[in-house]
Amino acid sequence: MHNINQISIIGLGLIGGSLAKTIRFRNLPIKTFAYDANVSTLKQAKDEGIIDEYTTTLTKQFLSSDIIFLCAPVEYNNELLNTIKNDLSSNSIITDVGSVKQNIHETVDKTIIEDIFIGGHPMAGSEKSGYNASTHYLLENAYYVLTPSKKVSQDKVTLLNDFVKAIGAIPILLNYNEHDYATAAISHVPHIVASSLVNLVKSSDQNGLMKQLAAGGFKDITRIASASPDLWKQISLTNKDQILKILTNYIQQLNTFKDNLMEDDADSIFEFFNEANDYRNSFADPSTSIIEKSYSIMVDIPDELGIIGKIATLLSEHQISIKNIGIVHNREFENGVLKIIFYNNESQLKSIKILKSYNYTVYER
Ligand SMILES: NC(=O)c1ccc[n+]([C@@H]2O[C@H](COP(=O)([O-])OP(=O)(O)OC[C@H]3O[C@@H](n4cnc5c(N)ncnc54)[C@H](O)[C@@H]3O)[C@@H](O)[C@H]2O)c1
Ligand SMILES: O=C(O)C(=O)C[C@]1(C(=O)O)C=C[C@@H](O)C=C1
Repeated sequence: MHNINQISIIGLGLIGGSLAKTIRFRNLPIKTFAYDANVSTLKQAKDEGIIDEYTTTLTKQFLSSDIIFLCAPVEYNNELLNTIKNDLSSNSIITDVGSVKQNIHETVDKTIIEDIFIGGHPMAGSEKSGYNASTHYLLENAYYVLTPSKKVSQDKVTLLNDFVKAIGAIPILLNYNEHDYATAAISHVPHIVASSLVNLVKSSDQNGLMKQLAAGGFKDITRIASASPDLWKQISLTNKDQILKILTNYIQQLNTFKDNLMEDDADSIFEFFNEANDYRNSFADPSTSIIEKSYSIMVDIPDELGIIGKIATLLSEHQISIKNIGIVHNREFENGVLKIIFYNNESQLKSIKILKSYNYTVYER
């Protein structure tokens, strides 16, 4: 990419690793350097050809890259920034991928790095952590928030904006307070709610029956309760003020529902669900939004060792690239099916034909 020859990633976990894998997968002509507290992760990424070089100390050369990405949990990013801020060059851009922006902007404000700092936050992720959970498609089509410091030049903002586009994400410029309030509502409080539901069931489940019966609804709404406790402790504490506003509002809503239920107020209860139904259904429809439609199929698979590999090999022999593949268990498919996501409609249709010709049962999605 024009003007970006080298980047440095500090923290090669889920997000840092996905950034590096995306650069490789898209063949961007950029050298990727990485630093992580975990040296075996660095060695693995180098052996896999995902990064060009790694370092176990934050050297001047490592810190002279065109863009330096802080990709550790939010409080560590802050500490790391304090450690390196005097060694950064005015030619670089320093950015982060943290879920909260106020804390890091406060560290940056009124220091020399205000001229080179642009906050960042890709709106994509997973309940899994670490380099092994990272993928080359995690950031694809995701909104990627940028929160430039007041003093950073327009050229630098344009450069980072272009980089975000080059990795297949969608840049969106925001002020950091706006960002923190919005993410408190759509990400941070939902993580608190998911974990509180799981803790609620744990403390109410006398004989393990609830755990046994838990089906799609409970599993859908609580997937994110499996996320890293250390990361979410740090996010909660650094975005305390915004989370408290949203949480207070949420508790009021629950109390209103409780009152309506106690009073058998059927109209209000209906309206509660109806309003949520309407608003939830108005969220981006994958077929009309700029977020690309996902081309997926479901395949009934026999319970045999190596079946996923067998199907993946069959498709790759026909030059079909798979975006994602995994087993799905739900009530619709009692025995579990293989869900395969493709990059385009052509691959989806071609796969259906091939798999059917090998007598697999295929459901289009
Ligand atoms: N998990 C998500 O869904 C998600 C989504 C968007 C943004 N984020 C943000 O991205 C950042 C990273 O999250 P993640 O999910 O990739 O975490 P992660 O745990 O998967 O990765 C963090 C990496 O940083 C390394 N690390 C931690 N402290 C370090 C230090 N002091 N020095 C060097 N390396 C260190 C760890 O060894 C690990 O490899 C966080 O700030 C988070 O808020 C996370
Ligand atoms: O999909 C998930 O598992 C996520 O939790 C991703 C998610 C979120 O949507 O809350 C988590 C944290 C981020 O900072 C951004 C995205």
